[in-house]
Amino acid sequence: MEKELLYPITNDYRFDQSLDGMWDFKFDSRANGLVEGWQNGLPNSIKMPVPASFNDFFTDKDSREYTGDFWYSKRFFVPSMLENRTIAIRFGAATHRVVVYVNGIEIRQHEGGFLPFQADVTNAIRFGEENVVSLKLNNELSRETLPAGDTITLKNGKKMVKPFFDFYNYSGLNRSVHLVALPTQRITDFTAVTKLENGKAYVDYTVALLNQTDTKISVELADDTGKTVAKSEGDTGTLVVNQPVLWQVRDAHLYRMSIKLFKQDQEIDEYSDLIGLRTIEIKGHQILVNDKPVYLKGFGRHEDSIYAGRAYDRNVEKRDYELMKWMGANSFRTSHYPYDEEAYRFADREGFLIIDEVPAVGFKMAAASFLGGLDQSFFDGDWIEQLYEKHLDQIVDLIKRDKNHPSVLAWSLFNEPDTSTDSAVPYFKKIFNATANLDPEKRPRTFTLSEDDTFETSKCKQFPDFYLLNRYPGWYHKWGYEISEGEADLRQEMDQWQASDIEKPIVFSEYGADTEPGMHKLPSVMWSEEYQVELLEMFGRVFDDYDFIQGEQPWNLADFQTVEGNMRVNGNKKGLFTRDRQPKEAAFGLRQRWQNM
Ligand SMILES: CCCN1C[C@@H](O)[C@H](O)[C@@H](C(=O)O)C1
Repeated sequence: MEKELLYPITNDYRFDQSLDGMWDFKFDSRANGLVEGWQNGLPNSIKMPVPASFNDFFTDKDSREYTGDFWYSKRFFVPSMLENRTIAIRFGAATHRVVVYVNGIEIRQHEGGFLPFQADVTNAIRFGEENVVSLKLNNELSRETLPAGDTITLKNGKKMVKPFFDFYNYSGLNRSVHLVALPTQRITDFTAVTKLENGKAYVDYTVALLNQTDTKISVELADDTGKTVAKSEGDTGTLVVNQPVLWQVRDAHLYRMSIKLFKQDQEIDEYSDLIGLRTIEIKGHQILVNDKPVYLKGFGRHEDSIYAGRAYDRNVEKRDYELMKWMGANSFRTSHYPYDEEAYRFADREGFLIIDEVPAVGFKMAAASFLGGLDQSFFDGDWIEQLYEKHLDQIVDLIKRDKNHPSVLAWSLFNEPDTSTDSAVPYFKKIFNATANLDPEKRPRTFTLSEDDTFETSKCKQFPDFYLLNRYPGWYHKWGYEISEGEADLRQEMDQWQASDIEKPIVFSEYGADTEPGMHKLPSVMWSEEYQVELLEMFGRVFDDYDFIQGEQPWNLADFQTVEGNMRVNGNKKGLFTRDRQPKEAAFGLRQRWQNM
């Protein structure tokens, strides 16, 4: 659980320098880098881009599939003028775990490959000189890690991951690295929660400090013209905005919240960030934003692109937003892990709603080594206690990092866990109880229900504030000419939800068909573009017949890389767009449906 996750900024008190670029890189297959002194720098290393996954740069299989310890290292200069400040290195993510060394001294460790963490290196660096940061990463999977999987050792001695999930185990420094200098007495966090009443916005705020002695706080809110519209003092308070311009879905308006810290009337720190004035509520079968019902049109996505793998690439993000806007979308789920902070800033600006998901994926033995299947309930495993600690830790950090984004609609605490057995219930009870008050705004919490976790079979329907359903009739069962049976089964389940006393919205968070771009067949067959069109049309017909269905997010926005398998043709092809972001035929049909909604 990280203490400080504020996004790095530069101002008169704070300094932020990117350490992105080419780093030294070296595999440590014998895990003896530490013994050989790699914490002081890497001998006979190669150069590796940061941010990037290392996998797809290589031309040999052993390197691409490498599993185990591997190191990054970089020399960096710290100017003397930064003395008397806290010096830290902030990592956007390191996948999946890391030990941080500076000038040979171990600074800290971090577990969890999709959230930021900060290493305070003040006592290890040398001012006015070159320093060296060395990182020992590890990308193995296990049943007590997020995401879940196994790691095996082949007869040739090579390690190999067996993911319990359907995305490639891209590894490395997948997000940006920052060298930051911070005041020793400083702002470490803030919260801002909006209420709307009688045409005014009331922003209840809190400010957290490191070392509060003799300090005072002032807070201002400025509109997008820079005009101050509200002021307050103190570490908690309410900013009152007359005639607020609200943050609306696909019509975003942002305000800049500026916090100033004073000591004996002298300003010693300042932090500012953009917020949106809006409210979110689940009411009956509806999702309300600013008291108005919203129907979610969007996608399951992946952070995935050619060359850089899972690395955040703002060029890809820009193209994805242009595609989603072209489609008439208004939302997406960060399947199946927290995305880069920049992706949420895009959504804040564009007025998109995000279902923010932790990497609690693979908590289902039937998905073990992706459809290989192991026959037991995941929640009966002896790994559950350790898993719970890491799971809670990552929910805490996810909410701490993303709580002030107007784009965040809800928290998805699991993807497709096995909820068909009683042993799931105590685990869910612990997670939902422990996370009930983490979000100051108390946004809805949910998880995705897999095909096996239906209205009849799931033992955990009592927990979520609304439902995310992943359903694959027409693909994983009742496929091809039998799709009419698939539609009938789907309608039968929807009738059960409808006949129940459950008063919560349902969003379809996954449905789709693998589609080879350019494959055409009349009449359609599976894998043809025509079949993807027909399958999505079938789902659209069902959605239109049940008013408690309040969202549709087909799987996936774009094709993406997976492990090899006899059900994958160089990755998952359920994208409405290809991996290089060009449309398949189904994109045009779905665009027309959404334009007319
Ligand atoms: C069957 C598991 C549910 N869903 C998970 C997602 O990660 C996969 O990519 C998707 C698929 O198989 O296309 C299925």
